[in-house]
Order: sequence, then C-alpha cells, then structure tokens
Amino acid sequence: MTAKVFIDGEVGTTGLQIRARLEARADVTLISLPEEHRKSRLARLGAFNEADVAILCLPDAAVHDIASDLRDLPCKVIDASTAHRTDPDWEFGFAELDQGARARIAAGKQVSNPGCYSTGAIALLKPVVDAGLIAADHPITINAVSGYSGGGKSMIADFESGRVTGGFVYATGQHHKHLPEIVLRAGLTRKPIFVPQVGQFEQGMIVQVPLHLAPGGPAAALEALAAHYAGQRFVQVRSRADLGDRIDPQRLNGTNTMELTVDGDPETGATVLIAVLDNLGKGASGAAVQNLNILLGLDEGTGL
Ligand SMILES: NC(=O)C1=CN([C@@H]2O[C@H](COP(=O)(O)OP(=O)(O)OC[C@H]3O[C@@H](n4cnc5c(N)ncnc54)[C@H](OP(=O)(O)O)[C@@H]3O)[C@@H](O)[C@H]2O)C=CC1
Ligand SMILES: CC(=O)N[C@@H](CCC(=O)OP(=O)(O)O)C(=O)O
Repeated sequence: MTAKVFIDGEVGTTGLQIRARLEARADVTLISLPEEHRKSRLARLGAFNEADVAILCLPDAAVHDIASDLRDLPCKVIDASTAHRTDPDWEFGFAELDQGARARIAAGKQVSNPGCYSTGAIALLKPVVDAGLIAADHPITINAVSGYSGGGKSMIADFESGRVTGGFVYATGQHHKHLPEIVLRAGLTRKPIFVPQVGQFEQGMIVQVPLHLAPGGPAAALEALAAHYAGQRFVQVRSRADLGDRIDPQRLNGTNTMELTVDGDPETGATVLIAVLDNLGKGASGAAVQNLNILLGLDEGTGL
C-alpha cells in the first residue's frame, strides 16, 4: 500500500526538499500538478481530495486562504508555515517536545510543523523550565543565525544575485513570527527578546540562549537536556567539545538531526544553551517528513 501525498508549494524551498526526500520512496506516491495549474484553486482542491496526506509549503497568507476548505476533506494535513502553530485545533508537530507528543501527532488530522528558529529555542528552553532551573517568567534572550534559505526563494535570490552580501541582523522590534509559538510551546509566560541574523551561507542554523543561572548552572542545564531527550533519535545532547571550538551552523546540513549542548562558567553560573540544526532539515522539510511518517504509522526515520 502506498500513501498518496500532495505537496502544495512543491517548487518552493521547503517543498522541493520534502519532494527530494519522498520521490524515491516506494511507500509514497506523489501527486503533482503541472506548472500551469500549481496555483489554481480548483486543481489544488482536486489534489487535496485525492491525497491521503497533504503538506502545505506555502506563505502564511496562502495557507490561511485554503485551510478552511481542507477541514472537511478526508486528507490529513501537515502545515510547514507559521499559520497554525499556536492553534489548539492543530497538533504541534515537534515529536520530541514531551512524552505524549508522538501519540498526539499520530492521532491528529492537522499537524503544524514548528518553525526553524523555534525548533531550536523550544528544544533548549522547555527542559530547563520543566526542571525548574528558570521560572516561566524568567527574562530570556535568544540569539540565532540562519542560512539565507530560511527566507525562501526571494531571500535566496537576494544573496545569489549579490544584491545582499555579508548577512544582516533583523526583527529587532520584537515581533518575529516565531515568538508566540516559542512562548506557548516552551511553557513561558514572558516573551523572550529574540535577535535573529542571516549569514552569507545558504543553509544551517545555530540558536543560543544565554542564561544567568546559579553556580553549577551549565552542568545542571546539560543534565536537564540529557534527561529530557534520552533515547531520542533526532534530538541529540552532546558535550560542548563534540561541536568543536568554532561551532559551524552548517554541520548538520542534509540531516534531520538537531544537536543540543551547553557551555559556560560553572563558578559564576553563566550558561549558554546551544542548538544546531539544518533550517531545512529538522527546521522544516525533515520535520515534515518525520511527521508524515508518524501520521502514516511508519518508522519515523523512513527516508530521513
Ligand atoms: N525556508 C525555510 O527554512 C523554512 C520555511 N518554512 C515555511 O515554509 C513555508 C514555505 O516557505 P519557503 O519554502 O521557504 O518559501 P518559498 O517562497 O521558497 O516557496 C513558497 C512556494 O509557495 C508557492 N505559492 C505561493 N502562493 C501560492 C498559492 N496561492 N498556491 C500555490 N502555491 C503558492 C510559491 O510559488 P512561486 O514559486 O510562484 O513563488 C513558492 O513556490 C513558509 O510558510 C515558511 O515560513 C518553515 C521553516 C523553515
Ligand atoms: C532567515 C529567515 O528569514 N527566516 C525566517 C524564518 C523561517 C521561516 O520560513 O519561517 P517559519 O518557520 O515560521 O515558517 C524569518 O525570520 O522570517
């Protein structure tokens, strides 16, 4: 038996990488629309009707525009966009979030993939909040650097045409679209300050959370992360030395793995939580395929 999968937005950055992961699989049949119909509502609704699972790889506005039409169709839906990440009618598709996450995803009809920065930030923050190392209203700052593919086709064109060089800091006004999902899913009650930047490299990401903890803080935080993710295949807790002196944001490109580590000064408690992931792997397309596998009742690493 093969599952019929429709990727809406399959020629976009996230869609292409999902397709690359699925097209060789014997257990998946891809439903594809010809170029001239790929934005036709009628053609897309036909594809949704035929699919067992649809994966939305569209800008938020296009997702909002189609989502209500999908609710009554039999196909299950995975949404890669920001549109439904805090929506209680959608399952949050971070399988490693807590003990019940996989079962909730498996039973879901609609699953929302976490964002790339938020995958790193939530993965680092939830265990330290749950372990009581910081309070839910602790003042938190998140720093992050992403490859330019994080901005989709238009940002890739900006860099590859030479219109933008060297990278930039942005979203300093504290309204980044990932903040609401980070607050909700990490169990925070106070919005962190989030300072993302884009570098002159295509793909890959580092998310860092500096924290003032009590003396011994770095070891306590590492222990909390290791306990939370014990036995997980795609979220791995490493010693700081494993990542090298200069942490390369591209080190996990092409994989669905996210590595977490902690550094800092045990005497003062100055602690830095660090996550490395591929923004298009565990940060988007890999996570979507992992969720697809869970929805289909397959080994969740199939094709990853
Ligand atoms: N890039 C990343 O690292 C990540 C992306 N995401 C999310 O995934 C989603 C897709 O992003 P990304 O792939 O980067 O974006 P891209 O701009 O690269 O791709 C979006 C695709 O959607 C197509 N599209 C736009 N409107 C419609 C429509 N009405 N009907 C059908 N197709 C449409 C676009 O068509 P056209 O080619 O004609 O422009 C394009 O091919 C976004 O919501 C994004 O936030 C999530 C995590 C990480
Ligand atoms: C580098 C860059 O621009 N990154 C995007 C986030 C990646 C993305 O596409 O966002 P979602 O995960 O929310 O869908 C941004 O900051 O808006």
